[in-house]
Amino acid sequence: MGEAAHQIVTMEVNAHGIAVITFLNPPVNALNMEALELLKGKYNEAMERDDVKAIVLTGGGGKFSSGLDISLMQIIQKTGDNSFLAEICRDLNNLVEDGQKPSVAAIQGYALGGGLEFAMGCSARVATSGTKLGLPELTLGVIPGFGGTQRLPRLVGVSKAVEMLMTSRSIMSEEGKTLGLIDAIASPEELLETSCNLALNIAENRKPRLYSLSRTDKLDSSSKTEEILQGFRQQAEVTALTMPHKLSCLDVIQEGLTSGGHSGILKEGKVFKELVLSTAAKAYVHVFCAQRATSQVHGVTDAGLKPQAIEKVGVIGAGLMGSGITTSLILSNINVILKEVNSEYLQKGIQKIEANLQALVMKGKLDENGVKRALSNLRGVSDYSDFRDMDMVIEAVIEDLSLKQSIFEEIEKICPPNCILASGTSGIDLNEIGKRTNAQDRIVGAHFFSPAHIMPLLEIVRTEKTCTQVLLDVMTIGKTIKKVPLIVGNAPGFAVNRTFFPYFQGPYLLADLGVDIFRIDRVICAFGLAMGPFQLHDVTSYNLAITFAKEMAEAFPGRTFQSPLHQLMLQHGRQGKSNGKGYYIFEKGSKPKPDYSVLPIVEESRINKGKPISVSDQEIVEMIFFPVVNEACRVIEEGLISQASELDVASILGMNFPSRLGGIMFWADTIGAKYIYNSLSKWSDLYGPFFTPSKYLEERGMKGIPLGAPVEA
Ligand SMILES: C[C@H](O)CC(=O)SCCNC(=O)CCNC(=O)[C@H](O)C(C)(C)COP(=O)(O)OP(=O)(O)OC[C@H]1O[C@@H](n2cnc3c(N)ncnc32)[C@H](O)[C@@H]1OP(=O)(O)O
Repeated sequence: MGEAAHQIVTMEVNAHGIAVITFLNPPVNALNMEALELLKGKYNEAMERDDVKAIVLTGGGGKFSSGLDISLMQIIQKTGDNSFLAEICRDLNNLVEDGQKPSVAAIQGYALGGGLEFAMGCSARVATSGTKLGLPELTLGVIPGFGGTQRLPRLVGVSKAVEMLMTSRSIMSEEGKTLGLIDAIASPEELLETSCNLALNIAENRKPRLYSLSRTDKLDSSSKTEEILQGFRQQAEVTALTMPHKLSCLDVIQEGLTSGGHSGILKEGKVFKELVLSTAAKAYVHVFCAQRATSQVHGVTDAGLKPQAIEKVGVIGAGLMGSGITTSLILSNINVILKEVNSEYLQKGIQKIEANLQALVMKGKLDENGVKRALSNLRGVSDYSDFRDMDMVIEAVIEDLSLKQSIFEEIEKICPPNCILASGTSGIDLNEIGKRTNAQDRIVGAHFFSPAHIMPLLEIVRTEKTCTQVLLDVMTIGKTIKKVPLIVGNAPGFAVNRTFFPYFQGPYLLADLGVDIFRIDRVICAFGLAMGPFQLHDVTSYNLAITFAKEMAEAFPGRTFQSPLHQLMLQHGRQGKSNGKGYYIFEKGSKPKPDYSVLPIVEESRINKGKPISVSDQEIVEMIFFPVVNEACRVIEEGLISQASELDVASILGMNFPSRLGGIMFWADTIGAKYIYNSLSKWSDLYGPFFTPSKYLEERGMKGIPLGAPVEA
């Protein structure tokens, strides 16, 4: 063991014989193999030492633990071997719960997943107020694997435990105290002292030593338990197709409740082992790791630069995007000067921001104090005089090149010479936007997805001239406002809209071939997207869709499909949700319903007047998403992103592609490049160049190289 390894877990024995074992693995005290081995080593030492009566287990750096290091799960998935993990976890749990000396967990910040599971193995738990406690394993496609399915029901009762497990929602320590998960709340200063006193009282029999796995005081009668589990089972069956592991989790809980905790632990281990190797878990873990990887950008985060403080941001334009971007910024305590052309537009923008904040209050994500705090960071203006000391400006006006050019020309003169000049454009060439300035090195794209205060993706667009410091600073502010920043190249549609433009055309091509539009939407929803493409266009804007289709057709003339349908809809007085008339009927208080009176317009729009083609639901999915995979291949080949997994993250966060499928490229690799290539070739012959496979896809398909493998391969 190296020197650094020793620093992860430390042990200090106090004058009363309490060994405080502190575990430190920044940033979140995740449990990797080394940490688990070291914990086991310290525990064994504490058990053997005569001067130790009891143990207090705690985390360093103000937090307990975020649970198992998720990258360890990826290693297990690659090797297929999880025996080493099962072994160490069994040994540690035995030491913590059944060792000859009692343990108390001293919890601060959060105890999640495996972290909470070890805490639950202790005889008692002390936490600081506001500490987060939860078992979020189901979001990773697995169930808890360190005894959580067995101990949580015994500590908080079956109903609450199953609710926490099924929803993956955490609770705060205050609620944990009421439920019995936490024995005492202490201030951060007194956490260790309170925990040590409790441990001593248990060791000296002034308090009973409790063994979580054998406790029954919180359990209901077997008939009541059965009733509770049955209720959750019915709910889980509804999502069984996408979340089958919910049912597995209920089986494991039931095993422990009917045959005893130890039997439940054995079943938990077996099911965890199977699930961790499932395609869904591989997908979820891939997404987690891919998202983590976006924070390391070669040439930017490793360039030896330090992020500069961005405290004041000017936002130009208070429309839908500008107000959403401003909402995100002020919620993260960044001062914003919001500029509009006149006070009427400005007031409208501020009202939108207030409405955005109130919507968060309605959802329970913000309180009125939070609203006040956020609004205190905002000031509206109708000229640039207050832009003289901005750290960053984000232009968010309509997609009009000459307007943007004149704005950049003007702000270059007013803002300080190191101010970042960002455009929120969703596709206009940034070199053109900055053409009339001498500040090309400070010009960058900050493409937010609508609604900007909710969608977590931020596409940061670099030109050949954008300097590294600017990229690092925009990445940093992106993280501050809780976005996942992705650095991409400056090309039509950038990386995300470019990859997904076929998604906005394929469904229309299918409609043109006679496939029912409502069936297409139903199939896409069943595949896992929140809404189908036609409903999506109802709630966004036909005009935006028409402009975007035109831009893509100009940039990639050989492979786009431009449907006249949106234009026809507008001609028939249908503008989608905005005027209540689209493909769907929008009525307050009820779900949108298909408006079958639109079908003659769809028929009128068909260029191909032939007999409707016959396709299966699977073919609909493939004919819509394979062209997206195809375009993604071109984006990778052209170097607009640095690795395929970035498009997985982008597809999930920017386009709502189902995360259980791991993102667009991960999903494609589960199908196989060769199959996708062959299908596209066939459709290209039948239905035209929209489907023509790219060279990159062909090559990978023929050579059997996964689409997600690095380009060098
Ligand atoms: C066998 C067991 O039952 C199985 C398990 O325990 S599975 C693990 C279950 N635990 C989880 O799912 C926890 C996931 N993490 C979180 O919810 C949040 O990260 C947190 C609440 C712990 C901290 O949030 P916050 O302070 O905002 O920090 P956040 O930015 O999210 O995380 C910091 C870094 O730690 C990483 N991280 C967080 N949890 C991690 C984990 N369990 N393993 C590995 N890395 C983790 C994040 O990806 C991020 O990486 P980056 O800096 O490279 O982008």
